[in-house]
Amino acid sequence: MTVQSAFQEEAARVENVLKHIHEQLRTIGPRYTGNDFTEQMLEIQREQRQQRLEVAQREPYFGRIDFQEIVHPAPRPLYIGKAGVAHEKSNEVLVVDWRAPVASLFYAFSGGEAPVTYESPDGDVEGTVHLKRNLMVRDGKLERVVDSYVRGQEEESVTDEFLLYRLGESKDNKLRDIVSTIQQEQDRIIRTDKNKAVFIQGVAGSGKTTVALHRLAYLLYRYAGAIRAERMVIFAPNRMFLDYISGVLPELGVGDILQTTFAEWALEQLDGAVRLDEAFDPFTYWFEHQRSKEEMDTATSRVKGSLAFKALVDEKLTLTESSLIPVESFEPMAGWKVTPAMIVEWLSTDDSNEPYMKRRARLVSRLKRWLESEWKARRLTDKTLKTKLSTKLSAYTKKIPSFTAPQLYSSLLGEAAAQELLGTEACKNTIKSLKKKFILPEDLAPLVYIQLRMYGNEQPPYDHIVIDEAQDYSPFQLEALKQCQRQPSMTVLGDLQQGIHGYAGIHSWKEQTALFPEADTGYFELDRSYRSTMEIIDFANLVLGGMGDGVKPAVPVFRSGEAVDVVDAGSNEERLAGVVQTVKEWQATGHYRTMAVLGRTARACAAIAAELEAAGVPCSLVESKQEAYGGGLTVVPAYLAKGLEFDAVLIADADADSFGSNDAKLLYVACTRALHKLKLMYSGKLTTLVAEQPVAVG
Ligand SMILES: Nc1ncnc2c1ncn2[C@@H]1O[C@H](COP(=O)(O)OP(=O)(O)OP(=O)(O)O)[C@@H](O)[C@H]1O
Repeated sequence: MTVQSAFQEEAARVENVLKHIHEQLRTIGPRYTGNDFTEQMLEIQREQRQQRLEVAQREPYFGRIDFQEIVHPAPRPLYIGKAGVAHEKSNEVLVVDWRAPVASLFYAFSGGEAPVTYESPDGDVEGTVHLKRNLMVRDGKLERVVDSYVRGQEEESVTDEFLLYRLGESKDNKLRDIVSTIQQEQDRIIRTDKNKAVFIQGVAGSGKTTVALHRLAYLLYRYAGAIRAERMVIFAPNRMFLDYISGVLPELGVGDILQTTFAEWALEQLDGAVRLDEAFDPFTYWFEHQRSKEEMDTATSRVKGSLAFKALVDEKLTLTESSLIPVESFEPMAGWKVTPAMIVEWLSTDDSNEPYMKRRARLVSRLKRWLESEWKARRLTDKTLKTKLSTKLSAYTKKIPSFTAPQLYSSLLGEAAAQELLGTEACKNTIKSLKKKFILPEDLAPLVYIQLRMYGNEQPPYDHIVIDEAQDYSPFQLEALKQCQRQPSMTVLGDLQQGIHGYAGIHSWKEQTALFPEADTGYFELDRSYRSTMEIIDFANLVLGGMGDGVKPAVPVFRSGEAVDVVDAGSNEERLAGVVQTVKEWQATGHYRTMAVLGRTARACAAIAAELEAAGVPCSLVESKQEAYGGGLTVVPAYLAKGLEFDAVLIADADADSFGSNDAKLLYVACTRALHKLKLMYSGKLTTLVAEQPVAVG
């Protein structure tokens, strides 16, 4: 078949499938707004179907794979799309949902005539692939057909022309879905079983965030009925990042998933008992000045997040739990007696896994009921005596310890063991703040852990938890989150090379994977970087200078662009003028939809933004509490740009004072935000992280 006739055949099919989709949308029926429960349930299903059809209407499918099952005489074409569509009358499958088992062939197939298999609910299905084709449909019209494999034709390896085309596009202010170009190594992660804690170490731009979001969509499809979107949660570093990723799930037909930050979530669990101390901003403390590695490694925040500190908290909790059974009997009147042995007996019918405060509340009620039944049995009517007995009971139950999470935490910090681990001064300061109900971010994990262990969780357990930028999470934070699940079902993703919050996060994934049984843990590495050109990735790898952390350097996909520019801008004033000039030049090309000027500190960024504004170049200056990311031209401190990406990036202060020898990870983060264009400017001395590189410095 010629390329042209293949195109015509596919264009006709797109038209035909779209006709079916339009027809189904037309006949979907009117909205139900009544009170009948069954009708309401049907309405939810109708609404979901409508959403799926609307997605399919924009782009019915993007791929075709011709697969011949071993038991079939001929190959059968399968069209893969974001949402499955069946013929309204015959039920014939017109489009296969990308998450269906058979669709895994499309992603996993990498060429060759050898038999391939996919896992169906009834077991492995074997067969051969005859064609793998990418199709691009826009506004209902077929625009592009690219065959990456045709059986019998000699070019064996699947050249991903389609992927390169997609990566070459410029980006706007939202992360996008990648269903049409999911890569084999990403697909494997997406389709991993639900009941695992899946850890992903992925280099910058390897698609970790994107893969995690696709995995949620997959799990909801694969385990429909068993898991629910309302019982899933995504943890991201900040609100702006959540805004940036907010487009992906709706595009995949997924809604209602809680998206939050660890701090927001933990404060909610603590139900207003404490607030974050606004007077201390960790970003200002750690990033506005040069801080040594040693300072970060020994920071109190790191110790508070450690398993050694958790062990102290656990000891304290165990001790508290053991004091549920009083040592003395309760004998309000001669001959009326509850002994500790009776209490042990009462408690033995309780679930011992129930949180302490729930068991305590039940015991107190039981004692009250016992007293009432005693005075009923003895026909006691004297009100004064009754009050006296109740007062005695109150005095007795007061001896059964009762704490709020901040009280227990404060009591622990007053003890010698905690002071030895954290230092007396740090403990005293935290106790002092707790009195005013103020805490630091580092106190959230211990507090919320104590709260969940002592009081339990009012919410149903989460079906799945996603943690993005998990290299910045302490083991204690993960332990706190584990309290909210019956069995581990998590996707934990990050990059040790981007671990710029060394004062809080981990140094090795073992610190986190060790918290889960080996059989329930999956560990994956993603080495290929899809975001940036080869030139940018090669440059960024050199910035890291083989730092390692046990992580392999990023491997770029074969997408070549412009060389990275490193420019000595002269004086400080000339440098600021150079920033304005560069931005204007980039804007004039019309190539870039999103651009960013990155600076080392918030102060440096404010100066750059002022210079741009004064020159009549509007920009948005990002601050740490930013809620939304608007695209266009952004000025942002490098540490806040983590997770984001821009068509073109200008690092405006690449001098040795701004980026010292300890800042390799920070500069790496900054460089890897760029998709197509990267430029570094400096005045004075160039940072040694770049100066020692074998690259041309302009
Ligand atoms: N298979 C793919 N096909 C097309 N684009 C992809 C693919 N995988 C990743 N990308 C693109 O690469 C970019 C980086 O993806 P993403 O932000 O998910 O990576 P990340 O690993 O979380 O990055 P970082 O750690 O640097 O924040 C995005 O623009 C994403 O759309």
